Amino acid sequence: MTESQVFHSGFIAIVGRPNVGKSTLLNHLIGQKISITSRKAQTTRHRITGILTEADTQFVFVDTPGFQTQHTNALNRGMNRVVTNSLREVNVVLFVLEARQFDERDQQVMGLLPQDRPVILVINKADLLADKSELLPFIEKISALRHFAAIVPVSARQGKQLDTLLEAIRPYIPEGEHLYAEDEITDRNERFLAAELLREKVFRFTGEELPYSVSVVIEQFKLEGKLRRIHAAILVDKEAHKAMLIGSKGEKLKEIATQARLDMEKLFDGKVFLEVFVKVRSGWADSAHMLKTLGYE
Ligand SMILES: Nc1nc2c(ncn2[C@@H]2O[C@H](COP(=O)(O)OP(=O)(O)OP(=O)(O)O)[C@@H](O)[C@H]2O)c(=O)[nH]1
Repeated sequence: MTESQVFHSGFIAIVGRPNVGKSTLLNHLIGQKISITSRKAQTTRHRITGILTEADTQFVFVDTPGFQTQHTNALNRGMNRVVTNSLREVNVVLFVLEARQFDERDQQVMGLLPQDRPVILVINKADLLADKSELLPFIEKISALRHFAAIVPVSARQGKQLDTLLEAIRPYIPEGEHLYAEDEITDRNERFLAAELLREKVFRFTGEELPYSVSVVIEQFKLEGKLRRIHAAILVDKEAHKAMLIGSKGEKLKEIATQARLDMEKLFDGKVFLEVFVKVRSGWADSAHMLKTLGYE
């Protein structure tokens, strides 16, 4: 790499109703190249689900909280604001549909798409069509509903047209240093992912009641055979926030911890023993040790 080389890196959200093939798409896009490392201070609040680094471009795929259409009753105004905020940090949104399918859940997700971000329509499961020309009326129908920066039919499962999709994304990835190194997943990275998963659940289960100053610290991360033993602390500023997180009879914290643990087990593909504490911090920002633990060294 020469000094004059120009780097690009950016965040991409993949959204769509359940079962359209988002996970399959992500897995095939990043292939074996997943590489997640310690974060830098400017990192997003999103859960990073995969990173693809190709020559001078780094594609960072993120999960976007709030697009769970199965929890429609929670989609009130506050929820919509969370969604909008969460999309503020991404450069491109991939809106995934299933070929020839467009139901009210798809419509609902579509209604949450940002107007001020390029949205690429990804029509997945194209392999299910015997005749590809069947796509044309479908594309016509959907593109009449809003503007798309590009429309790309793919088969995530068969890995078809994914290069075309990356080419469609590329123009929207801004110039900038790579945010992550190109190394493999390590324990340290799993620590980071564990913290992100827990933090995501804190926000999901407390909505906007809790201020964004809440942070999560992984105090212990031990690998015992296939078991990961994790002690995490949720740091809050006030006693009132602590009570809010713990909930009546500890129910809320229990739910947060259970959901986080299930996500961790899925991601790490192994059993997780998770203990979560809520702590009221005091003067933590002055503590060099704490800053280091948070990854801001
Ligand atoms: N035929 C076909 N099936 C696909 C394709 N992509 C995904 N699928 C299947 O569709 C189903 C759902 O795929 P997922 O990747 O789990 O979908 P998702 O959108 O991540 O689902 P949620 O996690 O529920 O939001 C799985 O059975 C996949 O194998 C494709 O390109 N073609």
